[in-house]
Amino acid sequence: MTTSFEVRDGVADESSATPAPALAARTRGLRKVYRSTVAVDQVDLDVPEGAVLGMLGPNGSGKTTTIRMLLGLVRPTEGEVELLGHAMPDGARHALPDVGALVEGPGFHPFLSGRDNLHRMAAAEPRLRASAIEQAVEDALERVGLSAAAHRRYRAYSLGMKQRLGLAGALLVPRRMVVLDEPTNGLDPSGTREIRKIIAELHADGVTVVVSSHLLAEVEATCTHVAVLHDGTVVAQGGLNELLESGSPGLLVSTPDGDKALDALRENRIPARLTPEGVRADLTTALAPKVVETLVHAGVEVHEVRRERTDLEDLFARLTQGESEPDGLSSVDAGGAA
Ligand SMILES: Nc1ncnc2c1ncn2[C@@H]1O[C@H](COP(=O)(O)OP(=O)(O)OP(=O)(O)O)[C@@H](O)[C@H]1O
Repeated sequence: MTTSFEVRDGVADESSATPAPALAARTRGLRKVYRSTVAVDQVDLDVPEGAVLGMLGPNGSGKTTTIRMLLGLVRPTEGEVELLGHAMPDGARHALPDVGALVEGPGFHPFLSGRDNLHRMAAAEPRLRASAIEQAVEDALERVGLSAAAHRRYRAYSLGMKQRLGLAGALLVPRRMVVLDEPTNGLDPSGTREIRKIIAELHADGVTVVVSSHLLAEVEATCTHVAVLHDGTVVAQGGLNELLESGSPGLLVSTPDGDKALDALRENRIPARLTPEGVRADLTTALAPKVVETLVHAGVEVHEVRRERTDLEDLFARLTQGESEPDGLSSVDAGGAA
């Protein structure tokens, strides 16, 4: 599961022999300038193969521009993009047949029905035989819950139905990677749940998913990895669990000897308090191994030790509201939990 992570200032330093994961996509030094607007700046993004990477960021932080550069829809001002091993945008012809994408303005025809629009898209899929198109279209419509409305003209679709049709287009053929820009935009709660289910199915099939979202709870529920963007730069990226654990400098110790543990820690100048989950030792002044050593030395029975997690909302607020960065986030690497 965990490959490695490291937290700055020596608060913790853990690693395993697991090699770095293969990357489905990576960018280096990516920059996009529109006239006087720097939309994306110095973005080094790693998307591990098989990950569900949530791209989070406030409005205008550069998520869509980054996604468009990943897909070769926008040419970077500077920097490199590699998608499924191909340099973009020049390698688009080789990479894109394996990539399903839901991006704004997929160019559906307003006077054609949803089904006919999908037929047009399917006809342009290089990996789809003509004889397989009919079935592929019906399967994709079914998967996104649009079969009943498939005969209606696109221009009569609600925003949520347009999103579903775009998603159906991304899922017309099996993909190695699926990129979804704000897929739950305009969807009602049941539509949002369906998207979550589809993402989970893609993940179970080993497909790499990149999904941008404003919905932190969605990202926390569906993603294995997160990249947080702010003002066009990546301010944190890595495995979701590692990010949430490293954002909170607390160690939770489960023990039947709570008072004894508190005494031992405080005698050693490690701030600690009792919580419903156990004894919480503060890690801003002490390393995790030092806490454990202190407890064991004092004869405290320790049942379990784990890092306290922050929630994604707190982490996001700290990273994107101009407060100082919590210890370690910038040095968390992308090889986190699967
Ligand atoms: N085609 C364009 N021409 C000029 N400026 C652009 C263009 N596309 C994006 N920008 C600017 O680049 C910045 C980043 O925009 P981008 O759409 O990538 O952000 P975002 O994180 O996807 O935002 P949102 O969450 O609102 O969709 C913004 O300041 C935006 O106004």
